[in-house]
Amino acid sequence: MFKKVVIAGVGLIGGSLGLALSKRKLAAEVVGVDPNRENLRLAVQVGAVQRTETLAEAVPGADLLILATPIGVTLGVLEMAVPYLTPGTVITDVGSVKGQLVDRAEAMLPAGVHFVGGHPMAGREVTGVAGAREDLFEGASYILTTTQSTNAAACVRLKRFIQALGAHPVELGCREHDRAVALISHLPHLLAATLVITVAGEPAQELLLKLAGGGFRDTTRIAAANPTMWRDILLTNREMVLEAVCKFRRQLEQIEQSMHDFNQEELVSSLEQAKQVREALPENRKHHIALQKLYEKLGEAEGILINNNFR
Ligand SMILES: NC(=O)C1=CN([C@@H]2O[C@H](COP(=O)(O)OP(=O)(O)OC[C@H]3O[C@@H](n4cnc5c(N)ncnc54)[C@H](O)[C@@H]3O)[C@@H](O)[C@H]2O)C=CC1
Ligand SMILES: O=C(O)C(=O)Cc1ccc(O)cc1
Repeated sequence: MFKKVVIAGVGLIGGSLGLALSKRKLAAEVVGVDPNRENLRLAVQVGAVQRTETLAEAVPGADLLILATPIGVTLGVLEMAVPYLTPGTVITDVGSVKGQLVDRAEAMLPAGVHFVGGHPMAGREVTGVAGAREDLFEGASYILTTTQSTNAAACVRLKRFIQALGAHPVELGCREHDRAVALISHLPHLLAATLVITVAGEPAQELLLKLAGGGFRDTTRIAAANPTMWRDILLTNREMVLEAVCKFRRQLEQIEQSMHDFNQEELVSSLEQAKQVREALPENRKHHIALQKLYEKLGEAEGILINNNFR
């Protein structure tokens, strides 16, 4: 699919993309760029990249440049890459918030080089290439943030790449993206952290955590993720996240009121609505991929895939 892929930032996401590229034979060579020498050494050792270079050495002639850096440095890295870019390179990022990034990236590129923002909706609560997984993106949605200037051919190449990772490409505008992830990713992270802090504030914290079963674990897993990454995400998407927090607070107040009023009907109605929506979530997306393959084999793919919203 690609001759040369350069990954700037070979951490959890960059490393997982590198492993997937290598294991699925999607690139003849994958080159890693990262200021963290230990990360680079490990990245080569686990096979996430074949070799490491400086940005200036790696960028010329790349088919694909993936910026998998912390969101605060992504534009700076791209700016440093600009003098070395050659026509034909497609650039994408993996950042959790887009904001002005895509417009600014598009504005700084030379002719023949195209940027399409990307965001895999998959991750882990660990940091660094040590946690990288080749199958991390399997079954996940992978957002491409398109603008009026998005190059159609670059977008098609990235969609094919995403499909080859076993993920589902979804096109969204940048603002649409930031609003959506505020609700389904950033708000849940804030709530998981708040839930843990609420319990940690109790005098019997140790006992409470010992007693905590699956419910507490399931709802708080993501609270163990990298705090500085999440600080950057929450503050970069501040406006949308604060809107989501406001919505959540109103919803919580409504449930609180039903309890104050001993309003059984209203309480059940809220819980019933939540149950129905939660049950409609695909439980195991890998299971859906297996089903998709089966349907394809049966030659019934079109109808069933459309009915199941795989498109
Ligand atoms: N962790 C997760 O679950 C997910 C993270 N993301 C996004 O992926 C991006 C990376 O996150 P992770 O892989 O989790 O972080 P990470 O900390 O595991 O990896 C980031 C890597 O970037 C490197 N780096 C820092 N400055 C650099 C520079 N100037 N040039 C090149 N490399 C540099 C670091 O040394 C590190 O190896 C973030 O923008 C985040 O928003 C997206 C989806 C999921
Ligand atoms: O750990 C998980 O399950 C996640 O969902 C992680 C995650 C973190 C940040 C993103 O922008 C997307 C996904």
